[in-house]
Amino acid sequence: MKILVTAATTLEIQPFLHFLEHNSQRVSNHKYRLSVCEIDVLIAGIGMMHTAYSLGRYLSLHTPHVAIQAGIGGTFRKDWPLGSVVAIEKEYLADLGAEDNDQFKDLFDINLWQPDQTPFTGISLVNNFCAWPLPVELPAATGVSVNLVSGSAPTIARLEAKYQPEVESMEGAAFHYACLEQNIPFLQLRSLSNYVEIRDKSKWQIPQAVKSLNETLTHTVQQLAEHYSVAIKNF
Ligand SMILES: O=C(O)c1cccc(C(=O)CC[C@H]2O[C@@H](n3cnc4c(=O)[nH]cnc43)[C@H](O)[C@@H]2O)c1
Repeated sequence: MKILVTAATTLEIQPFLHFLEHNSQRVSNHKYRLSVCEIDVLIAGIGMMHTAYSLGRYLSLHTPHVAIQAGIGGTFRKDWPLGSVVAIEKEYLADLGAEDNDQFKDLFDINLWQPDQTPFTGISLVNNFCAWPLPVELPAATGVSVNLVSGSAPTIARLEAKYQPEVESMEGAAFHYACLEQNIPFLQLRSLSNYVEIRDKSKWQIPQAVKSLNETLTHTVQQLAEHYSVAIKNF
């Protein structure tokens, strides 16, 4: 069984790579065997352009049974503790569109895209987790993907009013789009490294977010390996 694990940067999944180095067989660069699973690791780069290109190139050559994107992200929810990990249920492309004086209009608003066009559900890229082989026990969250990390009150207010987001990243939508188009069951794990607020990098808690992200990622991959191993034995 083939599992793809992708992240924007090596830093975000370094502890998971350490786990693989010590608990699985290394098949080649970025490819590991854990029980009955072959795990490919793809460091796709920061942002939607890099993610789309890397994933598109990878998926033109490989068809994983499941794909996981693991990364840190900002949260709009001040009541959610930093370091907690969520599964993103739906993604909006939140800064692709046109400015109309002081208004932002996305590509649906200006009729360049149509709601429900493949692979959108309405205007978002939805993961209903239906094809995911295991129960998803994490809180589900709504994500926005942006090219510009939000750091001003007007931008944050605009995003909240338009999309009611809980988490912001720079890659999630590209991952959802590629997996939906290729019909690959997927899971986007985001660990909350910062609140989406007027920029103050000193408040970001990246080490704590990376730690919890990797605990969840490692646990998820171990569960998948166990699940597939039992399924194959019973086949
Ligand atoms: O500006 C800096 O000095 C700086 C240094 C390191 C990292 C950054 C980032 O903005 C990280 C972008 C990276 O992490 C994800 N991420 C984390 N928090 C957010 C957020 O609030 N909004 C959007 N993306 C976020 C993102 O997916 C990137 O992969 C800056």
